[in-house]
Amino acid sequence: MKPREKDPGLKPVEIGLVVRAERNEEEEAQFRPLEWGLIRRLFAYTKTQSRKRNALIVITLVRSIQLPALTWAMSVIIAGPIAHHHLGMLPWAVAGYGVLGLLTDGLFHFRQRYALELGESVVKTLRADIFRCVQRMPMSFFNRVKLGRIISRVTSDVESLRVGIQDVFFVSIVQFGNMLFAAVVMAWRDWVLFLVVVAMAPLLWVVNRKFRTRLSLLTRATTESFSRVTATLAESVNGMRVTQGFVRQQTNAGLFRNLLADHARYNIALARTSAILVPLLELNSQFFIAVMLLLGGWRTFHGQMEIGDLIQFFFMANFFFAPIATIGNQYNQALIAMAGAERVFRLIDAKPDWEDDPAATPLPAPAGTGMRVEFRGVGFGYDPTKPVLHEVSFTAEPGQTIALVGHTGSGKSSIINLAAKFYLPTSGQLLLDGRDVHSITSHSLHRQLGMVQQQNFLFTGTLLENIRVAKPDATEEEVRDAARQLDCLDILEALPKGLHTEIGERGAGLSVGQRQLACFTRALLVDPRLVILDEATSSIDALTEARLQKALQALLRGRTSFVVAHRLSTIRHADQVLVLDQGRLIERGTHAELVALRGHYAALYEQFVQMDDRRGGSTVA
Ligand SMILES: Nc1ncnc2c1ncn2[C@@H]1O[C@H](COP(=O)(O)OP(=O)(O)OP(=O)(O)O)[C@@H](O)[C@H]1O
Repeated sequence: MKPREKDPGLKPVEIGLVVRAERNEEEEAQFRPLEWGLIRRLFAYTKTQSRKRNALIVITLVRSIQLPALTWAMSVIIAGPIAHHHLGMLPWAVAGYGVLGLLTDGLFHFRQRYALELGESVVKTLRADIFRCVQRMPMSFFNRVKLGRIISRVTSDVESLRVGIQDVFFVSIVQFGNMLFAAVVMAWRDWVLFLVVVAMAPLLWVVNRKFRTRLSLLTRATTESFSRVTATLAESVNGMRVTQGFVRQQTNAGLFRNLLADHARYNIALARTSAILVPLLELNSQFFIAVMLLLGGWRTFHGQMEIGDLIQFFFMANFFFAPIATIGNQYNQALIAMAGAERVFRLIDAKPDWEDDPAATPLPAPAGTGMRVEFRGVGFGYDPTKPVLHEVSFTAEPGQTIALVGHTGSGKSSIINLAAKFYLPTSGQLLLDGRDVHSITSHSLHRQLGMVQQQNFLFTGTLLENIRVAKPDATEEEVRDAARQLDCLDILEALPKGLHTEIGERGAGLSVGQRQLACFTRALLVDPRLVILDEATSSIDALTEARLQKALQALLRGRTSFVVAHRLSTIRHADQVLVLDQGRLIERGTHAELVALRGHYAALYEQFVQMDDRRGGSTVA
């Protein structure tokens, strides 16, 4: 790779980021040798279409000899009835040729159609399999695997498999058939000249392979550099507020220019390589024709070959040489498909870091009761060698609200991640309603869980559809009822089309407060026994704030709840406040008890109050 053009607006660290991103992508092998196991597994995906697949194989075999047979028939007509002036024979011969042509093209239609349908069916199943596999992964998987990787499995890798299924196998059969037919006719007509042709073939193969490999590498680099351009564009538009707020326009424009320059460089290299290969292949065949003209002419002059045979020989030679380039290309595609298949199947076969214990049973959900949650000396690390929680012990009695307080990175989210069984403790014991978390099925627990995150995630769709995500079979009246219980129905109905208002990407079109209330309603709809809430830090106007607090109290009433609290009013209402510092539980009690203790929390509280006074609000973090 040539050294990157440096843009004056780009800091070294940013150039580094781009280069690192490229390296990561380049780590993925583009080619992989043909592997019988992978091929067999891939073809197993055509099982549901086995009749079509078998018909396709038969059609392909027939077609593989039809094309050279047509050309051979043409050369026979020229060398026979035409050369020997058999006028009576000519119309019959041409009619036969026409019927063969009709059959050939009729079969071509089915060969194309069936191959595309077969490829599409495999691609559809593979994509659905990948999605299913990704969905069953625990959260640790998503920390480790980049979104871009998952997307490229579903897009470019599966596409390379489509080419493998619908083209490589069938095109290669046709091409081999052409070669074989041509070889038989050529050897039959003049075996000496045929041996010369066979001796020239490897040269064509080597030239072709060398350039095809380079072309494939460049094509991939071009596609990847373009996806970097589109990804950066999308991110820049999404983050425009930050860009303008921090006056980063010039820096970002520089970064973008660099990505464009990269993409242009790969495109030009691709065009140059292609511009060498195509003329070179053409030159090769002209060179071969020259050699054959010379030798064929020599043999004809010396009476070792008929002129009619020489004509047939030339027609057939084309069917012998053309497949060499095509098969070379298909071979390349096959190696790319192998690399794609290996990655796709690796993802499909990936074992989750952990799964529910086979002996796990559902957690009963007695109506109208909160869940009892007990942490007994719990230790945890996202990476087991780097613990982020140490010996955490506390009990949340049914119906209690637990406020989690602490500096950033102190472990608040980690505690709620464990309580929701998104991760498992590394040591100690976590009990839900007195049962070890390992013995409970994740599904049954999640059904009893109402989650409201700080960055509330809303899907594109109507507000009603978004609220129903929690309970797809809920009627509109049930949704209204939930909103009514939170005393926020009027706010949601005041939207342009009420509950049927379309929500843009990530909840665009709703204010922060409206988004929160929609998420509270979504959580309440499942009548959860355990509520997990990461309170929003963004400040909202006092009136909405009051409505939110009221809705929150209604949501938490009678349920056990964990709140990563950022608002003083929430902490004051909590039954227990847990103060965390560097993954350790350092203080515990009610707000009043902790203030009286004059310890860590009291100091934090002093800061909150001062901040609150300055802000005139009740936000604490
Ligand atoms: N997905 C993750 N993978 C690896 N480490 C993580 C992950 N999430 C958090 N951590 C680390 O775990 C520690 C505790 O993080 P946690 O998110 O629990 O803190 P927090 O108190 O919720 O912080 P904040 O208030 O900023 O959200 C931090 O050191 C953090 O860097």
